[in-house]
Amino acid sequence: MSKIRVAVIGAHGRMGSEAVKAVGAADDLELVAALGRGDKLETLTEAGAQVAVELTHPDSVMGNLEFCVTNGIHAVVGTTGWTDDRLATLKGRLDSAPGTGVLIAPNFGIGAVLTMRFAQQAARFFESVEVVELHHPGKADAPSGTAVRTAQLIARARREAGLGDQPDATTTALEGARGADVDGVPVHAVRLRGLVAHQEVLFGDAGEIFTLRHDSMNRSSFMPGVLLGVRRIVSAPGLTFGLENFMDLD
Ligand SMILES: NC(=O)C1=CN([C@@H]2O[C@H](COP(=O)(O)OP(=O)(O)OC[C@H]3O[C@@H](n4cnc5c(N)ncnc54)[C@H](OP(=O)(O)O)[C@@H]3O)[C@@H](O)[C@H]2O)C=CC1
Ligand SMILES: O=C(O)C1=N[C@H](C(=O)O)C[C@H](O)C1
Repeated sequence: MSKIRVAVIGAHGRMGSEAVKAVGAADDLELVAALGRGDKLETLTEAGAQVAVELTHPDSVMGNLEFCVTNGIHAVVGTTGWTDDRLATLKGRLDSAPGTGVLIAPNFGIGAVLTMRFAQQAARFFESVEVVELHHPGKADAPSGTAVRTAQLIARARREAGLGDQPDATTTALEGARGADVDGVPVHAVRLRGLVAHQEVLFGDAGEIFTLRHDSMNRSSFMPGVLLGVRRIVSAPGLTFGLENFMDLD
């Protein structure tokens, strides 16, 4: 069987350099291009890339995806900073490029995806919930894409269960003390030297606390998810949001 021809955009970064190694080591994939900042996107078409792994920066990702979609190159995207507007723009582009697929994965870590799923399941059983994400200080954005997605999934589950706002008697506070409000769920971002990528979801009710925690100890932990995305996106046209869609969880 022929190998899938893969390019990495953001190849010299923390994630991109791991992805270059992981793709290079996979028997069924061939690394055909590794682009850093300033490299021409035309390299992707010249190299015959079928899938681009996009691991750059929220300011760069839309331009890179525009090129990929225009040229029928599937994309597996780890870059964060997704808003409803950005997603709508991308969906619109994909509508006019039938056959091309884009996976956006807020987190490629298998345990992180499971944390989101379990948080969604737990949400309706607890009155209170808060999300704490903890990352290395070189991270460009806050809160993390994973934390935003986790909070959105929790908020949706609470709404579907008919739960109202969670109790919070705070009347005065220093701005920011209660974190960011994502769909009614407080999200707190810690940046600390020594950390990689971590998240806790704290649920509380009368007399009990339920905590979900996930730790990525290094960036190779994300690579099985990246490779899964590459293998599956070639037969998944349109926009897929979340690696769970390729994990056969149900
Ligand atoms: N989904 C997931 O599981 C994960 C997602 N991420 C996300 O991935 C993204 C990258 O993270 P990380 O690797 O830590 O960041 P880094 O800053 O280490 O790497 C990003 C790299 O992309 C380069 N770059 C920026 N713009 C372009 C461009 N237009 N073309 C080519 N290269 C470009 C940067 O170059 P320069 O240094 O010159 O700016 C840098 O080398 C972030 O959004 C992060 O949140 C991270 C970990 C896991
Ligand atoms: O920048 C990072 O490091 C990470 N970014 C992603 C996010 O914002 O959720 C995934 C993971 O948390 C690591």
